[in-house]
Amino acid sequence: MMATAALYKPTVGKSGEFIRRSAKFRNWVKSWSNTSSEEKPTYVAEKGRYHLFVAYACPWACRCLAVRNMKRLENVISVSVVHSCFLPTRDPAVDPHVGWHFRNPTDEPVELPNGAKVNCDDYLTGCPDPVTGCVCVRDIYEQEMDKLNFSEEERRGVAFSVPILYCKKTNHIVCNESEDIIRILTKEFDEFCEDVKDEDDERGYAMGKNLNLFPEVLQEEILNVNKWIYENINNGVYRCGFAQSQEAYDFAAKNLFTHLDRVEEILSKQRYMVQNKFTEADIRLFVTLIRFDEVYVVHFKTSKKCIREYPNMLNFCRELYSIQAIKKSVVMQHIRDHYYTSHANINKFGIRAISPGFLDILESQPHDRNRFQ
Ligand SMILES: N[C@@H](CCC(=O)N[C@@H](CS)C(=O)NCC(=O)O)C(=O)O
Repeated sequence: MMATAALYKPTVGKSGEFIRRSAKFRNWVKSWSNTSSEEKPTYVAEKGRYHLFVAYACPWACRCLAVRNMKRLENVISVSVVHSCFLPTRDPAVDPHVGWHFRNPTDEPVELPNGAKVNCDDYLTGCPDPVTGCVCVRDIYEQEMDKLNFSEEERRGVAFSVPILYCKKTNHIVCNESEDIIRILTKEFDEFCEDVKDEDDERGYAMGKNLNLFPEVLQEEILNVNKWIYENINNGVYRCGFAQSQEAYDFAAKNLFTHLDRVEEILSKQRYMVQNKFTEADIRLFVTLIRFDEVYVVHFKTSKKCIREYPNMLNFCRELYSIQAIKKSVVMQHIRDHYYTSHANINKFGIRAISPGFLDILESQPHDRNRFQ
């Protein structure tokens, strides 16, 4: 086993509470049709110009993938997929950072500093990354910060996170905030959405340019739902898992389950999180629920209840997972491998807990959400 000082280190506040660092690159891509004649946007929507860097493990990246697939932008926005595990990005004796790396599908299994081994597979898009030539995501950020002459101070605040929306024409990071990326994909690429029909369309789901995940009339309600779902559920599970004091954990866990009960109540009365209309709020909730029973319950100690014990959330997951465009964004092997092996701060030996087979549970029977219109 390799001796190393490299370790995932979440940012925590004074009371031991987990703090997610805010995204530093927040440029927008604009469609010509949404641009007035005086505007000269730096980034204009074009087919083949933009690229996403994602990890299938990461809920924030997967919400972008789900939207890209539903909007039929698979041939418009290309993707690089990283290996599921965090590895040292520099010589651990000098710099202890661990983060996302690129690998080839046929590479030997990755061996982590703690001895855990994790396979490479066909989801991986190669190393060095064909778009940037980088071997790890950190290098994409370092290149960008060099180009923009970031000061030492500015560099310190930057998390080397996925997703990243990248411009292949200018070789710049456009945006590393998934909240913005899903709206960009929803709103600005309609003229490029492919007009392909598949099982999802046949079953009555709007796809491609017919799908508006952030309709104007519902925006206020969507933003309101997003806010409490983010604080208490999406980020809430991390606040449980990375808490460094009993008080911080207790607070996060209590809030998490109060708000899961609130979701269950809403979904007992309507099909989706905002009325009976499928919106971005549903995708944002789904990416956390799908990871919950397989990972968060054990790894993040969100152990009061599983999603499979809540009939409405379970069937909500069944429905979303039955949509092929969303299903393609779920790779459970990457999810399980990532969380259990990448956070040696909370799971020293990288032991992957036995799976409850959540995806099989989802597919074992049809959803009952048609009871709402
Ligand atoms: N604000 C970001 C958060 C993304 C994020 O935290 N991604 C995690 C993976 S789940 C990451 O890449 N973390 C690497 C790190 O912080 O070093 C978004 O929603 O796009």
